[in-house]
Amino acid sequence: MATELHNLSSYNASDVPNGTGKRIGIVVSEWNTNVTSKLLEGAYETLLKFGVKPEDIIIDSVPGSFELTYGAKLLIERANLHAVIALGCVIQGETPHFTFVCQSVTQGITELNLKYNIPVIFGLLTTNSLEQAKARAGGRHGNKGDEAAITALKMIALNEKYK
Ligand SMILES: Nc1c(NC[C@H](O)[C@H](O)[C@H](O)CO)[nH]c(=O)[nH]c1=O
Ligand SMILES: CC(=O)[C@@H](O)COP(=O)(O)O
Repeated sequence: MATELHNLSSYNASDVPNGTGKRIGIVVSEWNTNVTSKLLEGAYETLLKFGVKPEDIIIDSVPGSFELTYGAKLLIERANLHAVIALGCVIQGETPHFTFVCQSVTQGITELNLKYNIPVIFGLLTTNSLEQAKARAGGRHGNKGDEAAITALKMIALNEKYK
């Protein structure tokens, strides 16, 4: 398993661009809030660690991961941002609904990256169990929120390289 081999919170700090002056939006799903709140905490603290000011982090919540795409679209269009991070946790249930939610968010975030000129980061956990989700939200496999924040800072720098 990829995450078994690469902890989500491991990175080389010297490779992470400074985030001072960057405005970053975070849209977070309320479904599985015991998990997504940990993702949000990881992303928020990591952004602060690399110089992003609290007042430059705009956080909004949406009911579920399916709504992450629309929430991210609103932030992109109206909040004057350098990047948006989408955070959610989709856990397999008894029905195929899991597949449709995951596919929708994946396609939606991809389309936002293609349509707009700021990076939208895919911070979605798609797990078979709550245990697997907890392990990736500050557990033994690190925190997907940390990874999403680092990715946002790196993609902002890449974007600005080609402005
Ligand atoms: N089962 C999960 C959901 N389901 C809700 C959908 O995301 C959506 O809010 C609903 O279908 C109304 O449009 N959402 C998650 O984020 N995680 C789940 O495990
Ligand atoms: C991802 C979901 O919507 C899923 O957790 C809902 O559970 P179920 O498939 O048992 O209705």
